[in-house]
Amino acid sequence: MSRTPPGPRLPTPVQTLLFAMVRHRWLPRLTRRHGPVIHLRIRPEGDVVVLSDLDQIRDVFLSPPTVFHAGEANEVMETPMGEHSVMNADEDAHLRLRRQLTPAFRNSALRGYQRMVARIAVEEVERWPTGMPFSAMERMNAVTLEIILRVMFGVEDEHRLEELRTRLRMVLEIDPAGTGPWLRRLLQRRQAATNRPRVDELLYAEIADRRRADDLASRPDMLSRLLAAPQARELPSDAELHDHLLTLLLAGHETISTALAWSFHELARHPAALDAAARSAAAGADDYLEAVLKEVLRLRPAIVDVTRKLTEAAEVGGYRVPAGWTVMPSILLAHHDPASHPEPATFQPERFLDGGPPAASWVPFGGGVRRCLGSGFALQQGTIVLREVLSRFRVEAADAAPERPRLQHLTLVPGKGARIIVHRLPVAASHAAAP
Ligand code: HEM
Repeated sequence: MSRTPPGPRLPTPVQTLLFAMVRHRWLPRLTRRHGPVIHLRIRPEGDVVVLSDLDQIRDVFLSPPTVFHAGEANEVMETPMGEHSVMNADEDAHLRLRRQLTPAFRNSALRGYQRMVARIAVEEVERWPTGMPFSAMERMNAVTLEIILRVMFGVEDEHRLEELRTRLRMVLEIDPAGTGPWLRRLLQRRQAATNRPRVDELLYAEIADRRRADDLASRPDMLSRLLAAPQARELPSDAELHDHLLTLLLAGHETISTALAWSFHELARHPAALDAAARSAAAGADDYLEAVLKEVLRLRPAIVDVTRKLTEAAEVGGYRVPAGWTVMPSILLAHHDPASHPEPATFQPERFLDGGPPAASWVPFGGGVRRCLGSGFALQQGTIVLREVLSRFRVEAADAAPERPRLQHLTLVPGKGARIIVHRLPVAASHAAAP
């Protein structure tokens, strides 16, 4: 067995820069040249083995979490999410924190959030300007932040929620991977650091109030779900609960807003798909809308790769990889494999109708014991927002040329913010899908 996978011979700082700024363009080129397993040297990770083959990626997802540490590999997220974040934990601690979070993501809990999500989506899209260009990314950021805030806290102290909303925007606009221009990064970090203590205070105040409530079982919000029905279940401490809230706010906001922005970008450029989606929205049928989201998450995965740090040497992709190295399944590369997804560069929601491609070939939410906890909520929320927009508006592209993807944090965002123009549909169509 060969010891080290092939890879570029560039100096570490150059590899680090290429990886941070343009890995969505650089890695496909490296794969064509070196094959499906590539060795990189980048900071702060060190030696990294990037995988693009779906079988090898599945093997990593199913490998023992005692050897493949995701929490250790996610260390960079510790400052924003907190030391008790499920993202930063491994092994027993990870399973314990994940168990604490599960009640907020059961199907019964998701059903409880539906109405709230639809109401917020309607309030937001009813304010959209018609007949003039705007950034779908900006609007989607606003709507998904509002959704996660309201779904998390329910309708509580409006005054506190308003302050939390304003300050959280400053705290959430951080760049843990450090990929933005340095001045913006510096300003964002200062803004985040200044606002963080007050955000912490507000979150602890909300937690204290909620612990005193005696009607948790009947409340549909996430925080109540995390605290309700404790039979045989260990409840999170205040510090754990605080970090759970920050983790969910961070993990559950930009990812889905990016997927929605790309959805509008693609639909505006594919008239047949737009017609099918609009018909689906008007009929209140979700299949096609969900297929749009799934295809967008395939074509432009919101998180382009995931990481695992090896606690001991392991066989990965046919190589003996030493302890301390990072293994990085590339979701982006795997989703562009023509063997699993013919014509991978084209937008075809139909792939996901009638059963769609094998589940193992679609991994936007990662896998194994670390698979995204919010995947069901993300798809539900995305489908509702698409339905509320497309049952009210005809969407068109503001610019003729498709937007190039740009890396922002771990997310591949539309280069110009997915600029669209919307035109209001006749009333009959718009009422068909009202909540
Ligand atoms: C389109 C939207 C989303 C995408 C593409 C996405 C993707 C991902 C990915 C790739 C991971 C890492 C999985 C791994 O390492 O194997 C992850 C983890 C996670 N996500 Fe999501 N996510 C989305 C939305 C959400 C939402 C809405 C929430 C919650 C409100 C959420 C909560 C989490 C949590 C808590 C984890 C950590 C799981 C663990 O470490 O055990 N995500 N997500």
